Amino acid sequence: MAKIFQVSARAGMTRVVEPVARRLLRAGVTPNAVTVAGTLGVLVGALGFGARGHLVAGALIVTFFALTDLLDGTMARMSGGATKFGAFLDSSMDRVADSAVFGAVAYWLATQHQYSGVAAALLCLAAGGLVSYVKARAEGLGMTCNVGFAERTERLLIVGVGGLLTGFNVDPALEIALWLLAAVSIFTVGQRMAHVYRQAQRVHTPGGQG
Ligand SMILES: CCCCCCCC/C=C\CCCCCCCC(=O)OC[C@H](COP(=O)(O)OP(=O)(O)OC[C@H]1O[C@@H](n2ccc(N)nc2=O)[C@H](O)[C@@H]1O)OC(=O)CCCCCCC/C=C\CCCCCCCC
Ligand SMILES: O=P([O-])([O-])O[C@@H]1[C@@H](O)[C@H](O)[C@@H](O)[C@H](O)[C@@H]1O
Ligand SMILES: [Mg+2]
Ligand SMILES: [Mg+2]
Repeated sequence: MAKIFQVSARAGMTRVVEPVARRLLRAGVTPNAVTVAGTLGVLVGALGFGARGHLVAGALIVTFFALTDLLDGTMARMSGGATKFGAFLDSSMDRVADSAVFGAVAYWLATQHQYSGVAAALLCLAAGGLVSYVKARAEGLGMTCNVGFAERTERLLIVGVGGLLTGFNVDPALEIALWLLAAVSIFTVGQRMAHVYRQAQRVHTPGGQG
């Protein structure tokens, strides 16, 4: 389900992203510069606005800069300049951005003495990081792990809608979104670990490639 969303969303965004990518390349901007600048923009939105309770502004700013995560790869592919370091930087900066978002949400909820929400935000931070780590570790061992419901886009969307609604005074929305996200993130970790386990079994069973 998540993949279908991502593919259709990416396709829909392409018409917007490609002209921007082309202009930036012409201006001499590199994909790596966009990766870093986009992350800095997310930090400003999350830490400068979200953490201070400006959830609508924070969510919109984070959304705008998080979408540059589509732009950097598009620029790399367009220029024929996709690099290993770029892939490494892209994924690493995603962890920085996600940590800022959930850290900001946890901080703001703590200032509101909503400690149940703080617990949920910290669970999202840990489980979301584990979703990505499991994939990266599997790939480092030569396996694949392109599975799971709550990938990064879905995680940002869930916290984003929750943050937006609470920003418009639908008070319980953010905490509900965080507990829902914590649950689906943990489920996704299980999906990915099961996928890697099955792959490893195939490799080590008679007739496997191992
Ligand atoms: C703190 C305030 C409280 C609330 C905070 C809320 C924040 C969030 C709010 C909403 C989030 C919605 C935005 C979602 C953004 C999604 C971004 C994302 O996840 O992108 C994932 C992919 C891109 O993945 P990837 O980076 O892997 O692909 P690339 O194309 O970049 O390719 C990587 C390869 O490219 C090469 N490379 C890359 C970089 C580089 N420097 N060098 C390189 O060589 C290399 O080979 C790499 O391997 O995107 C997708 O797949 C799916 C697109 C999803 C589109 C989003 C749809 C939603 C749009 C609008 C959101 C409105 C939500 C409204 C509610 C939210 C509040 C406003
Ligand atoms: O969806 P997810 O696996 O948690 O996280 C993803 C990483 O695994 C991937 O390396 C990166 O390129 C994506 O942008 C996203 O950050
Ligand atoms: Mg990217
Ligand atoms: Mg990325």
